[in-house]
Amino acid sequence: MPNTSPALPWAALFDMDGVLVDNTDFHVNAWLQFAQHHNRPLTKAQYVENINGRVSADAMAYVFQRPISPGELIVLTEEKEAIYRELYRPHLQPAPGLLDFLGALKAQKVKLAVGTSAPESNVGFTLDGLPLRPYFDVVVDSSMIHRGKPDPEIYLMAASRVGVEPNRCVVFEDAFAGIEAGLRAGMKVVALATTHTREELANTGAALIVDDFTGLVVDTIAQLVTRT
Ligand SMILES: O=P(O)(O)OC[C@H]1O[C@@H](O)[C@H](O)[C@@H](O)[C@@H]1O
Repeated sequence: MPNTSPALPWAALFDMDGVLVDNTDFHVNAWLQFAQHHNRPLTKAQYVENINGRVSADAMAYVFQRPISPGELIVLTEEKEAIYRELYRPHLQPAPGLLDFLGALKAQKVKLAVGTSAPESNVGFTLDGLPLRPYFDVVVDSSMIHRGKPDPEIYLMAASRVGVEPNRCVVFEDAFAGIEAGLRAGMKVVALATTHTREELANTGAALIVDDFTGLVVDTIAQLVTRT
């Protein structure tokens, strides 16, 4: 197969939850259990609109409708994420087609990074539990940034750490907040139709919408950063 990868370096930046793993339903159920335990009203629709893909500081402020102190945030975040990990652990697996796609990207020397709103504890659970970490040159998680998605900081930091200009990066995202973060970083975005339907993703500005990584060809993605 001809290698039409662009001559200049480029990078693939991956969101974690809903992208590397198809785990949205488990996060939804964990948030609903957590909110119920604290007598806070929360629906799945509110989760999808206001929490999905966002850092815990923003999610907790939404659930409790007040600012959360740094100490309280650590305790509440770990309480919620422990529920999530317990629910998802028996189902933990890479998204369909992911390992073949990451292997193909690595074979073409594409720089690879993770940019996630998740806390370090969940990053370890997922990237070391599978294990996926060896594929990635860089991992940026919520402990390393000041402003969560939809702010572009996570993806700009990932690009800077792999040493690739933002306009040579492709972001893989499932969440509205994450798609916006990638676009505001000046990157091309591939949307995964895991949390949202293709119809819901149609007007987000994503350059491509896929169901998962099955059969995804590196050159298809490389063309997104050469077509500028
Ligand atoms: O999609 P990302 O950036 O990997 O985000 C991780 C976050 O995604 C949210 O949807 C979860 O509810 C959080 O608990 C989780 O930490």
